[in-house]
Amino acid sequence: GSTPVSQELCGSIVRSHRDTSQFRLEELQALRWKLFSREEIHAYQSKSVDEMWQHCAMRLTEAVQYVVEFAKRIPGFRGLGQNDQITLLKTGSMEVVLVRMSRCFNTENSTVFFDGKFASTELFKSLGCGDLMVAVFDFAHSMCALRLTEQQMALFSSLVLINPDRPCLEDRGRAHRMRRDLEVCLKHMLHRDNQESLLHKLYQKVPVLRSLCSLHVEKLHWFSQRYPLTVHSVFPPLYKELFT
Ligand SMILES: CCS(=O)(=O)c1ccc(CC(=O)Nc2nc(-c3ccccc3)c(C(=O)c3ccccc3CC(C)C)s2)cc1
Repeated sequence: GSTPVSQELCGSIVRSHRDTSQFRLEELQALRWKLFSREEIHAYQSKSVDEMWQHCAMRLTEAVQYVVEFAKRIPGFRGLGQNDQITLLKTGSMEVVLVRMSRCFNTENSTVFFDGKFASTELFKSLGCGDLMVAVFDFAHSMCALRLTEQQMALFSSLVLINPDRPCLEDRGRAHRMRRDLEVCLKHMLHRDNQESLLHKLYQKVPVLRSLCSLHVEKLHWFSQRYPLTVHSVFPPLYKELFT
């Protein structure tokens, strides 16, 4: 059996994920075949670049807010200094959103849940960042292929967030100890699920997440050069705080 620490820790991470997941899996499954009509897709594609970016930034910020809530409920996260909490969220919240997004992805028709229905990459055409869309969809496909349970996703999300290698952490040692306890939990869970091979596959996703996030920041930089006023005046403050 594992030490009581990890059983308790594992349970609280799973509960935190469930309580902060924005949409339950059952809700997303029920909506899986609710697709945008040709007219609705056309309406999105006729939006201006800055209008569509602003729309996505608001949606994404909502998703990030739930991840911030998830982080705050990870035992030990609140024990970190304010600066370290901000540092981990600044670099890790988008990564966790991307991991979570695989729950709302339908691999059969390559669509993602957006604005209440399922959309393919063509809907996002006016964003002007086709390569980011392809990369996000490819990543979602590869995550779906792992068929993670919600419990496994909860533990993986906490490991993505509590990353002691993030730059300018003040108490790196504390983050290391937290990560070690989380790894014990994940290993126990995968052993229990008889899926030890998943551990290696999950760790292989970490560099992919990092490249996806830098691509997102790169595109945001490109966008903010062209539409400085939009970013400055109408983008959500949290989005600017985390990604600019
Ligand atoms: C995440 C928790 S959940 O309960 O599963 C959930 C909860 C809520 C939703 C609804 C939702 O907000 N969907 C969004 N989809 C996309 C998207 C867009 C392009 C391709 C793929 C998904 C959003 C984005 O804005 C996004 C996301 C990742 C990278 C890049 C972007 C666009 C950039 C320009 C900001 S927001 C979906 C799922």
